Amino acid sequence: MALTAQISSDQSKTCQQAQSPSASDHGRHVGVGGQIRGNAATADRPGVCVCVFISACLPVVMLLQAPELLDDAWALDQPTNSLELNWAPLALLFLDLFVSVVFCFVLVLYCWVARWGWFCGVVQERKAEVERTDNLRQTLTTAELVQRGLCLVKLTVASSYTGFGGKCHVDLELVGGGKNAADNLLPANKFRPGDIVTIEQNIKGSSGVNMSATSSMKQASAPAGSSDDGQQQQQRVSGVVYKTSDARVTVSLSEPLPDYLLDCVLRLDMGANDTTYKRCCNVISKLGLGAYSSLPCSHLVDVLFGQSKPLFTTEIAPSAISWLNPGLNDVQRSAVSFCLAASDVALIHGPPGTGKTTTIVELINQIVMRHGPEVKILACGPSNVSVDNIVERLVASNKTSVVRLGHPARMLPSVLAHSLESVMAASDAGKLVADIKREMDAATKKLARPIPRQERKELYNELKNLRKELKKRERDSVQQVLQSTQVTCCTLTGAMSKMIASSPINYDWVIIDEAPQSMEVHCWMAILKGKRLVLAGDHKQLPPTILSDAAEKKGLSLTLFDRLIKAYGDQVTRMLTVQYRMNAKIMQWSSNEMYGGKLTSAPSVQAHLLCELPRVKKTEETESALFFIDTTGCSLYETEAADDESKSNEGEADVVVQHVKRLLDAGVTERDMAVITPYNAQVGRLRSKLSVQYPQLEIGSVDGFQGREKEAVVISLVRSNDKREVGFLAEHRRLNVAITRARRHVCVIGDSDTVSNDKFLGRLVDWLCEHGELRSAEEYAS
Ligand SMILES: Nc1ncnc2c1ncn2[C@@H]1O[C@H](COP(=O)(O)OP(=O)(O)OP(=O)(O)O)[C@@H](O)[C@H]1O
Repeated sequence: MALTAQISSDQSKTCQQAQSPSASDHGRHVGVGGQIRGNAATADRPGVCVCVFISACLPVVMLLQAPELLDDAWALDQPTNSLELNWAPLALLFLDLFVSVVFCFVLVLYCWVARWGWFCGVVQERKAEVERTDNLRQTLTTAELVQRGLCLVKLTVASSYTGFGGKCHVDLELVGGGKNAADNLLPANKFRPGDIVTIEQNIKGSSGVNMSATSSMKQASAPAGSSDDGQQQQQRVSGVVYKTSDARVTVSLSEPLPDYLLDCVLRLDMGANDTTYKRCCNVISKLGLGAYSSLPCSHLVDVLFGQSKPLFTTEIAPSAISWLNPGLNDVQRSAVSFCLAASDVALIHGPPGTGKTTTIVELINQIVMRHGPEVKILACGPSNVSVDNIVERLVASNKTSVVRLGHPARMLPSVLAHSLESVMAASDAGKLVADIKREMDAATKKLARPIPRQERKELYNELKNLRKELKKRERDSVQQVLQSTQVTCCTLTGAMSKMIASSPINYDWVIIDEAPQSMEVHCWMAILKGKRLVLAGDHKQLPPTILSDAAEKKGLSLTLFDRLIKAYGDQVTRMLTVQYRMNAKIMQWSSNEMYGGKLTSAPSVQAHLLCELPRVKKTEETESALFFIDTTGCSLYETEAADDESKSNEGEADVVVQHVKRLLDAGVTERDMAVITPYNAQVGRLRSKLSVQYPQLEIGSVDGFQGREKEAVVISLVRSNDKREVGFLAEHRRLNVAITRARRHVCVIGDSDTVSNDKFLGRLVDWLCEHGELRSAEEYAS
């Protein structure tokens, strides 16, 4: 998955999501997915229910006839007074039994088929992902992979030591670097902490093509020190990037690097991650087989599948609650008290900047305050960043104990102190674990030296035993930490990790932030561990990325959040309506088009402008919140990249540069500004024009910028053609995300004639012209 995310900007055939730098730094949530189809079908189609009912009843009726048929099978022959076997009823009985078995089988199959849509989606998505990864490896040479930053060659192991979980950390550096620091620098690359990678021998002249085609992925547990050279050369070890610097990449491995690789010249490649796929299959099979029926989540599952109604206890009036964050507004308070009253599920719909996370944090603190130290809460999000965001705020509120699960390489530095690794290290059990690690390091060091065969064998055995002991002690102390902590935070897929999945602990509440950006199947990984569920997010922003067109066409981008809103609406939802980000002029278009005009602006942001920032001069740009630069009639036409379908617009990019320069001249800083566009090809064009001169200016795709904000945002729409085609610009949620990233100033640059062909875009243009400053690109460029 890591590679998929990395290559999306290189190879996307349309303008798929490019990862923002921070997103790529801290893991991704792209991947497999699906949706409930069968369950919806059960609820939607009475015919299907009738079939299931008949399938269930028929075998019972047939079996009831069995005694009668058995009686008929034996008839008393009067003259001889002997029992005669009557074949006809017996054959009928066997037929009955056969039919019963067949129907039972059909019933079991039906239960599986009920989740068939999900399963198909997961498989198709995985296929699409593997195809992308393989395509790249099969079509590019090693040199090209290196050039794209997806491969590093001529590496050697500088050191290796034991990290958390007995993981072996290896530091990789360039072979025989020079005395000058510059000679040791790695070439520019895209390896980031958390990426799945593979290490293998760097065979001269090998390309990604040959290696991937011939070698099967083998784990580091392959016999170390094997004497079969041919076998060794094909071995590839997979691991996770732990940290990176200009001269070094540290990779975390489950097992020590095989002996022969320690002395080899190595290469490092981006690898595909199948953990999420396996976890998806696991959760689907649990749902399909009803393996949750004895768990506390069983009623919740029924509610989410539409088989029971969601229940609520009497809501406590917000005025009767003692608020831990006294700054909460009325709608946030009402949302918290509504969630507290939910017996099964509640949704918090939070449009941009309305304080979803602030509300979630208050909810968690209220639950802990009400239910005491024994309460268990599982707080999750689709990405590492979304989880870290919750952890940071929970820790700042200082009302509850928090532990963050996951690979430390994928966490923000600010939450590392609350990672499981750190919490354990501070405990007594952690000190014992540290002793074992020290012994393991000593043994590993000895192994690195040339020693007699017998001694080597003994050391391997010792290491094996130490690792076993370490794992046992770590497992026990992990459970102790989870047991004694009130709030456990992890990504959705992390909730299916062994640590949680195999733990006897069940959670009183599962809280999922950014739920509309999460695949439904991912949400289930956390839900099966809980009793009550709170989902927060905004379904009017972009849904999770689905790579497979086939899977998407089947509706697999439908999320649990969307589905519950459609099924239960206001019955289970509270909407936050006061936003703390945008100038009211920026907000109003989005509010009218996407949120039924319900949004209002907090007084602190209602009229804020760029010119009110320190050291920013008053200019026509900095004094207006809305700016539209129209390229109609300026012959600034879009072009299509030769190797993919992504679009770009050279002339429009020049206008963007002009506008950015004017804002910078007025004193707006690079850091306070972002340039975004829906098309990856245009991202590339804009970067080539701006990034060297303004390295701190963020330039990215709209999709990659979701969840972020800047004081000023410049949007390049790109589309300008005689046919007036707008393509995927017409996706309302994409435009909503683009406009609502801006706090004080948004400038839209585009061809009003082309884009107005779409009614939604036309209304945006009208809004900008009516409420903002309108300029012609011609006049602007001059
Ligand atoms: N009641 C409030 N009073 C003042 N400021 C608030 C309040 N609620 C939220 N904010 C501020 O609004 C900003 C956005 O809050 P938060 O991050 O919780 O919102 P969000 O909905 O999760 O954001 P996003 O739209 O980026 O997902 C933060 O700076 C937060 O401090």
